[in-house]
Amino acid sequence: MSPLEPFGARLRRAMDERGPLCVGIDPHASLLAEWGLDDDVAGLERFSRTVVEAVADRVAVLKPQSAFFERFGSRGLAVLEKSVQEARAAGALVVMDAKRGDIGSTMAAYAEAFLRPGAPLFSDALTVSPYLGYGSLSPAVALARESGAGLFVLALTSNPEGGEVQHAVRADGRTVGATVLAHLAAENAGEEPLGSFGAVVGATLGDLSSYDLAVNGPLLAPGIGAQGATPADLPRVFGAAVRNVVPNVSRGVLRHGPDVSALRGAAERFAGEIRAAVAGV
Ligand SMILES: O=C(O)c1cc(=O)[nH]c(=O)n1[C@@H]1O[C@H](COP(=O)(O)O)[C@@H](O)[C@H]1O
Repeated sequence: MSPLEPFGARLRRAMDERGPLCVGIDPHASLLAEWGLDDDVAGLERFSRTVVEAVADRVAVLKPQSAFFERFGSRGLAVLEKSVQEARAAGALVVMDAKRGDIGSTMAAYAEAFLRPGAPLFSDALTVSPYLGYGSLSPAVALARESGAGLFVLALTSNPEGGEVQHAVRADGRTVGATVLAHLAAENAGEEPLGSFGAVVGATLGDLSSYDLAVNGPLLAPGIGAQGATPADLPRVFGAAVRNVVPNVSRGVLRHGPDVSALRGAAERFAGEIRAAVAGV
């Protein structure tokens, strides 16, 4: 299979054409109930299909959260495979949110599962954890480069517990989070129009001016909506790097289902607020 154009270039184009919003596919049991669906594989499939139908032809990125599919075992994974394929066919880039992180040949196997074109769960990008050491991700970096896929590496996560690891100061005086960002900047050096190796940086984190977010790669920013951040926070949190931010909203959109036009309306409202917030920065 011929390699895809690099993820960063494909993402930049999608963000320019469709706006930067990423809608999460997070089929929480509580949302299935709110949508009048059973907490079973049929409910999962209906939920996921509906989100894809509503927004995959108009937002830049869809981000299925693997855990909600894994909960149903092999049949849940079959739904996930189909959702990824349908979302990509409708023109969205798919970021698989599986937050994988392991060492050596095991990390290589995770990379094969998600980043090898033709694999059943092949996705445009994968979320990964660098907390076994950034270098442990090298098999995934190598395969992503070969395939034209990307990674989103957890740098400064949106949850309050993340700080005890990510803000910890190393012997060289840098924080752990800043070190992850520096690795990504090195990975993306010289890439145009945008590197393929992104950071996850929560939109909930307030002033991040002490961090160098200029990694020449995308910044996936979860936390808008249910976790309390708003599109208006983006310029304050990200400063000049806001141009490379991919804001993720999951429950903030999904709670408007199951009606397709209500889901679309919610996504369009967030997209409009994001556009207004970042204009002129
Ligand atoms: O990697 C992620 O996507 C992620 C990182 C992070 O720091 N915080 C975070 O909330 N997420 C994911 O982003 C989504 C947020 O969902 P909502 O809070 O419903 O918008 C979930 O799928 C989380 O797993």
